[in-house]
Amino acid sequence: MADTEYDYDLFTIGAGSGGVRASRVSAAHGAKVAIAEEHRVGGTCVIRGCVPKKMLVYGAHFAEDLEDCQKFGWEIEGKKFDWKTLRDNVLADVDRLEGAYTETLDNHDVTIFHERAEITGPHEITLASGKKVTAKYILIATGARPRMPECQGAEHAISSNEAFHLDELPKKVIIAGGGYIANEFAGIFNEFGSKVDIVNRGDRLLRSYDEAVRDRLLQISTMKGISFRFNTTFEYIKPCEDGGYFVKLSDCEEEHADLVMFAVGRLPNTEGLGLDAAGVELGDGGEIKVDRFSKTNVDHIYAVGDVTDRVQLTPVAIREGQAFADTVFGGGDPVAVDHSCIPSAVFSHPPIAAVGMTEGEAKNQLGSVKVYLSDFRPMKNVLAGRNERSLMKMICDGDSGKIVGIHMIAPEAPEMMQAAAIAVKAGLTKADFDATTAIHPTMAEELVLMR
Ligand SMILES: Cc1cc2nc3c(=O)[nH]c(=O)nc-3n(C[C@H](O)[C@H](O)[C@H](O)COP(=O)(O)OP(=O)(O)OC[C@H]3O[C@@H](n4cnc5c(N)ncnc54)[C@H](O)[C@@H]3O)c2cc1C
Ligand SMILES: NC(=O)c1ccc[n+]([C@@H]2O[C@H](COP(=O)([O-])OP(=O)(O)OC[C@H]3O[C@@H](n4cnc5c(N)ncnc54)[C@H](O)[C@@H]3O)[C@@H](O)[C@H]2O)c1
Repeated sequence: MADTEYDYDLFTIGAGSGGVRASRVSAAHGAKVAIAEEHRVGGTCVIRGCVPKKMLVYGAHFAEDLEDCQKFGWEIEGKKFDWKTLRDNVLADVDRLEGAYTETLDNHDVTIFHERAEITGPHEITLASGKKVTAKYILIATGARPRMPECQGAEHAISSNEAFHLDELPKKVIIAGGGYIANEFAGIFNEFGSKVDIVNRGDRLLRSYDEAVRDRLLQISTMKGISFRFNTTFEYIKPCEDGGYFVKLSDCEEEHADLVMFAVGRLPNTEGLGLDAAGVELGDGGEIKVDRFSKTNVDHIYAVGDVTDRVQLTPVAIREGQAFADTVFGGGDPVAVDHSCIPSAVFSHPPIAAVGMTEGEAKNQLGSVKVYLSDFRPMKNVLAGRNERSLMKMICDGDSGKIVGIHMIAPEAPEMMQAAAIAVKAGLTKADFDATTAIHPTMAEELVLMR
């Protein structure tokens, strides 16, 4: 396809979830494509997000399984956990995945520049090495980075980026935040035996999730030994001689922690990209403003993924990347991503998963709402003597019976939710679920047995 006026048909900045998909598919459509990556091919999800995080979640969960298995007749003598073994195995798999992503791009003849890129002219990109290239279209897929709050000594805190590389596990960790990352890492550290305190500036965890499910996570996490402080801010973090820190929070005396981690949201990577000079419009939070086809206000510049701060999830970035490639190089009608009814999960201990409206949202938006609830102790927990109850909630339009939301906190909730979300997205009703025979004995059967 290559337009001889430019070096490339497409130049993508950022080889993460969105950028890699967009580049690979554009190349498959016949475009001549180059991509720049300043860190590692694969981006946040593969290198320091979803994938290594989920492996740590698996690793952490063995702590409970090894405890519970005794009630199932197993005797485990001399069990011990070695953080460095898990860490190094996870990092090795990340290396493997980086290789696989690089290979995919290579196989599609996408040129990879392993360096930072910046827009320096309407169609010009300058690489850190000084090399300049031109492209007919530019795609910004630079993702987001951890937001580090301002407090005295904030530079002593780590973010999720560093959490994957720790030399040793902290005896005590204070985690700032109350969202996805704070709850996921609280579960991980707690299962490995660290004392975990979550400190949230606001008054609730996981704001966008249904209240009943959030309350259940708080209750179970507290039972497991995680402490929570709400409406609390950091005053200072000071290093102390033992390699740890003295931490002063707004509501209490100075205390000691071995590690402080900030997980208070992520900021779009839009600085130093030449966006001002290129005339690309940003929103109040520094995110790139785009239309439903991911086009910026500049006709040949597009943006996908976290940098647009629509929904900061990998499958969304991938869909946006795919839709961009199909729109610009696919030769058919433009494709917009449907951002409604996106299922999501928090890989806490136990995990949360949800799709659609919470009960509160449904009550605000619909005339009449019917709520079905199943509050049960999973069979495995009963035998294990684990006093941990699961919760499933189905929210329906009271008039039509259409399911508008499902919310769960249960072992394997994300696995169950992926299937349930198809039904919700397809607009099925409670009657459709009722007409489906249960698979017994499972936790998922609760979905078709709710009264
Ligand atoms: C700890 C953690 C856990 C997560 N867990 C999940 C999960 O379980 N499920 C889920 O769906 N989502 C999860 N996410 C979110 C998910 O990782 C992101 O939504 C997703 O990676 C966004 O993809 P992206 O392509 O927009 O950006 P990224 O994957 O961040 O890729 C952007 C890339 O651009 C590069 N870059 C930036 N600027 C430049 C430049 N100027 N030149 C060259 N390269 C540049 C960066 O180095 C980066 O590699 C998690 C995130 C974190 C931090
Ligand atoms: N399982 C997943 O899909 C997954 C996992 C991790 C991250 N992510 C994505 O990454 C994004 C970023 O995650 P996150 O957990 O950093 O952000 P988040 O937006 O989920 O949560 C931020 C939390 O920090 C609190 N907070 C803000 N400022 C604070 C301060 N100064 N001190 C203490 N608390 C403060 C907020 O009240 C909020 O509870 C998520 O929004 C999500 O889209 C997804």
